[in-house]
Amino acid sequence: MQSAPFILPDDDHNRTLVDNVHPGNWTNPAPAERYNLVVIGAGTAGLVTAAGAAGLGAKVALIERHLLGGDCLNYGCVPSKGIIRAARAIHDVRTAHEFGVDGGESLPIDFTAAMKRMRRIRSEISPHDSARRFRDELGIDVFFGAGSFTGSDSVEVGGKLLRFKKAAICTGARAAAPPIPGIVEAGYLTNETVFSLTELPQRLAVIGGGPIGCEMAQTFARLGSKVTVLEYSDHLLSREDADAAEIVQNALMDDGVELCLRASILAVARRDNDKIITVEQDGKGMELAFDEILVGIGRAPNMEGLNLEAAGVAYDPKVGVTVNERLQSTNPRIFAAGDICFPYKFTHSADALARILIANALFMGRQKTSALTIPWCTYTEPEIAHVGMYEREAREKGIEVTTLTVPLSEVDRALLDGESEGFARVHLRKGTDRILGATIVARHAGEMINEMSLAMTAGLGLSAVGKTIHPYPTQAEAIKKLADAYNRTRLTPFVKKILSVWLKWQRKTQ
Ligand SMILES: Cc1cc2nc3c(=O)[nH]c(=O)nc-3n(C[C@H](O)[C@H](O)[C@H](O)COP(=O)(O)OP(=O)(O)OC[C@H]3O[C@@H](n4cnc5c(N)ncnc54)[C@H](O)[C@@H]3O)c2cc1C
Ligand SMILES: NC(=O)c1ccc[n+]([C@@H]2O[C@H](COP(=O)([O-])OP(=O)(O)OC[C@H]3O[C@@H](n4cnc5c(N)ncnc54)[C@H](O)[C@@H]3O)[C@@H](O)[C@H]2O)c1
Repeated sequence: MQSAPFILPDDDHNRTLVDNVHPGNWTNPAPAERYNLVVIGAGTAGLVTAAGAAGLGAKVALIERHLLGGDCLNYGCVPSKGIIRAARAIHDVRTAHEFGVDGGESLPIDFTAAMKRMRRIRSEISPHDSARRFRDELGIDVFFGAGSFTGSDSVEVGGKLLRFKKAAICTGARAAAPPIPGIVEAGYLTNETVFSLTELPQRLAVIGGGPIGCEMAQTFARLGSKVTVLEYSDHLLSREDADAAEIVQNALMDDGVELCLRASILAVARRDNDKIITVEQDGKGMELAFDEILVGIGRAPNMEGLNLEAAGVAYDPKVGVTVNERLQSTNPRIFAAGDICFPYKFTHSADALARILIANALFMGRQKTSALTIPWCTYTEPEIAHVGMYEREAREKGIEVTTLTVPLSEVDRALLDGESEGFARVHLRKGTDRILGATIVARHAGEMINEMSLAMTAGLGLSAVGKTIHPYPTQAEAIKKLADAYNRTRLTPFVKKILSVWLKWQRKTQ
């Protein structure tokens, strides 16, 4: 029997969570003689792989060293979106005077209550990922402990040897350690510790202006922290469409977030209760004092202890397990899915890869990751959602594009909602209605992008979107307006002239 880990704060909600995703009284089962599939790591990729394979009749073992649910449930999507919601509520109250509600600006914020709500909902979601559900409802052998390969067809966990026909490495990734002198000694938060806070840091430094940095910087600023983002590129969300990133950057500044761009962090030191960051910006050095530092500078693959050499699985220490398009590693019996092997590190891509893995590993499938259309969304306010190619990518590939943009200020519902800062943008293969990519910046861009993803996945052109009736007034009309804009591009002077001639003739006929 194993002792359960605990998540701080050690309250009822976190105890319920842990009781589901790593129960203290758990006894690992006696291993089967041989498994169709041994899955190492029980985040989204591992859980979906294990559940899907077992549902199709496979004998499956699932190994997890910490908490079932992985980053998404415990330290990622779920807790972050929980507190983003609280921050949004506060922002709405603070800005409600525009709608005739006075006094919201001075209402107090209860950070402790906001965090507790997040912990409650996380614990309520956790039964879905529970060890008992996977064992009792899905018939999976769940082993707690670190999995380690002992050969090309066997894994060891907690002193037990598991033999397999196929294995899936789904061990995910964790916050990359910042190569900054003194930061370890001074102490810093990552996504594994920030959601355990029970007191609001008055001054918060966020190192890294990617999705984690931006979502958390805006959230903590709205919750009442004085936030500074230190980012070494010259703007936030540098992978996104530059116009989209600029809108979000301005929104963060409106929320009071200070930006230190082109920042080269030289050192961190502790001085009394302060954490001092020494930073150089445009050749000028300065010292900034904070109560806490949150780091979100990318991810590092979880490979330590897996003993991949023993299994003949090649890897790159920075990138993760090496797989081909069919998710097969250099050992044909061993596959991988999720953050451990894929550049698009999202819960929904981990889920999609798990489905490919099951088909290819167990049923001789030939599915390829390159066939996937993967959207994503950063849940700032406004949100940035994207699918397919960016314009620069298309041009780099030598594809000629037509880019169409509809600002939300031209969409009635966005104006009525007071949410007109944003746009819908589509990139078409020049001379056609074929959608190469799309970016949406809107309060609910993550919901709106699905229409574009569906069109791309189903091979529908923008004209099909244009023929689809969108309810009025909705913000998704921005997408319909993109199609209208495309139709207007087809109205060349020649076509227009023919139509005019026809209509003129019509006026003369009975
Ligand atoms: C703050 C934050 C917010 C995020 N928000 C979103 C979002 O809104 N939307 C979205 O789509 N994505 C989001 N993500 C990304 C998403 O969480 C990940 O892409 C997803 O969790 C990847 O799933 P995975 O199964 O590959 O890996 P993980 O979730 O990391 O799971 C891997 C599991 O393997 C276990 N493990 C590792 N090594 C071993 C071993 N040797 N033996 C046994 N077990 C092992 C780990 O303990 C872990 O439980 C967010 C991430 C973070 C950090
Ligand atoms: N909404 C979502 O889907 C969501 C939310 C959060 C995280 N995620 C996933 O988690 C991944 C990791 O997110 P992330 O934000 O940690 O990584 P990231 O790689 O996306 O962004 C990191 C940022 O940190 C900057 N940076 C790196 N080193 C730095 C340094 N020393 N000083 C200053 N700046 C530095 C980079 O320029 C970059 O802008 C994302 O790529 C995404 O896949 C997704």
